[in-house]
Amino acid sequence: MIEFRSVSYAFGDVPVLEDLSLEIGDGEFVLLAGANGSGKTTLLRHCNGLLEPDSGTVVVDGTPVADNVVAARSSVGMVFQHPRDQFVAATVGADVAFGPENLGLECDEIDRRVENALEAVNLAGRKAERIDALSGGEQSRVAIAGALAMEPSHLVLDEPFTGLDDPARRSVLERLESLSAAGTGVVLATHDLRDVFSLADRVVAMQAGQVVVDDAPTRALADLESLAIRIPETTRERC
Ligand SMILES: Nc1ncnc2c1ncn2[C@@H]1O[C@H](COP(=O)(O)OP(=O)(O)OP(=O)(O)O)[C@@H](O)[C@H]1O
Repeated sequence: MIEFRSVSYAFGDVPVLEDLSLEIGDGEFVLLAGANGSGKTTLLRHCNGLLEPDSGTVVVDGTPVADNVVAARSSVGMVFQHPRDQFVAATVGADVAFGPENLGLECDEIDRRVENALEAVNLAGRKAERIDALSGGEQSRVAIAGALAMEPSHLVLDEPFTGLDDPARRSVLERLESLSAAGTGVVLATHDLRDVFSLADRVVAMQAGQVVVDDAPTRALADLESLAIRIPETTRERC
């Protein structure tokens, strides 16, 4: 479980998170919505100690992140919107294998994880390709594969679909859905609610650094509209 306990955070003297409390259970699929600047990225960066609260505590699987950042980083896989700076190896396969290798896993297990993760992002068979020769969308998919290959207990994704084509987006969503069904907590921040809305167990919406909606997707619809968060028509029909 990831718990935010009365977390406040300011950039300089600009408050961004204000006394925010939130719990994300194991296996829950949470859609994190909110207007630009509402604090989503800032919230997510607290999940593995990239940012530390000014007050309050973030707790991952029972341990405050501040007490054991290394444990939080192995429990919470993070995918950011612009992955270009996150790559540590030259080729697709080496980069995706890097995390599992650092866990000290057997070679067979590393290979299994790399194959699975690349398949989930529609990059099966492309291990040998150089990352710097890939398109932006393909690089995003490598970054997602890297997080999947760690098989963390929680996955936190911040606008991961930027630049992904529809088949790749669908494939990643399907993998997230099955991981969540198998017990991985998924927190997905996105403005593109297509399909995600109907997959999520819960919708959390932020406004000015606070959680203003926290409900099942069907019940959250009216509140989201009052925040001018646009729900695609096809999604509304399914709900
Ligand atoms: N490094 C920073 N330095 C100063 N202010 C920042 C910094 N990062 C974010 N902010 C400010 O914090 C507020 C929240 O930003 P944040 O990126 O968390 O919002 P968001 O909900 O993720 O937005 P978006 O939907 O545009 O990605 C914004 O007002 C932003 O300008």
